[in-house]
Amino acid sequence: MSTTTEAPQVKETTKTVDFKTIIDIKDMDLYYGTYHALKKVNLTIPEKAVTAFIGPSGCGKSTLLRTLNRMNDMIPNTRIEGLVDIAGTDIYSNEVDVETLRKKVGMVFQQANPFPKSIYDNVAYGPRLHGIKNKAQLDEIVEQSLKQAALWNEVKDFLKRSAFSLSGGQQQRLCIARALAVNPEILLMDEATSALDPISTLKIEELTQELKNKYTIVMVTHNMHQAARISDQTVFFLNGEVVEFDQTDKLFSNPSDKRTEDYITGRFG
Ligand SMILES: Nc1ncnc2c1ncn2[C@@H]1O[C@H](COP(=O)(O)OP(=O)(O)OP(=O)(O)O)[C@@H](O)[C@H]1O
Repeated sequence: MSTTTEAPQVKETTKTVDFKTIIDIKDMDLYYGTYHALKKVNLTIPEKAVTAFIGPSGCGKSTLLRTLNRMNDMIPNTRIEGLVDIAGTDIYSNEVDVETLRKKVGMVFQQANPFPKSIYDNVAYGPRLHGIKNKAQLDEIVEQSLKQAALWNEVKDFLKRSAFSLSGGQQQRLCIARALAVNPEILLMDEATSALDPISTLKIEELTQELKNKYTIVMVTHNMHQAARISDQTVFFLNGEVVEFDQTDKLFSNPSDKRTEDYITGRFG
């Protein structure tokens, strides 16, 4: 019995070793004013996989996620030290254009935030901003993005309707389509399902399994069951530090650190 449960874990481990690192964080510290929110973070995130950040409220999950597309630039008095390298580029170097970075590293938030525009115009917004004007080309991008976000069949006959006419779950998939429309490499999801009903949540969870064939997904979740269900790697944070980073199977079944074990067995947090 124990042999059969262990066998797939070994296979998974072998597979993960083959993954190429796309995000490499070295000795990274982040301060909000004098508050030291992230402490000496060292982390490698593999491409074309789902990596989940878990940990108790206030441990720094969202802060770390925001550093990956420099959303923290918008927060006054934030200071960052160390290296955040994405696909070979130090994203905090002076030469980096933040708009180009955010095109490459898209983000989906806890609350779906479609623009007050039609479904079509929400998805076409990014491509238009990046200079695509040709109608046929835009039509193609909108269709492909909505298909990838598993929304096309539900909206294809109503593309000119307001995005606000959609349900919460559909709006969140529209936001995913909007992020995909500019052809990112990485998709950051900050508790993207926590405001959704179970069926919409399941749809987005299934979607992540499709999307990871093409994109790297990094997600913050409060829901450990969700992390266990859909992520390949899990990072456990506590008080601004990475306590443990491992294959999801391993981290949940045989954590190396006592603090991880205490958290996943519900002893705190
Ligand atoms: N803009 C900000 N200014 C000052 N402190 C902040 C700011 N944003 C977050 N913090 C602090 O940094 C710490 C980490 O916050 P963060 O939101 O990253 O945690 P989290 O793990 O994502 O929490 P939650 O699960 O509750 O969303 C917390 O102590 C928080 O109060």
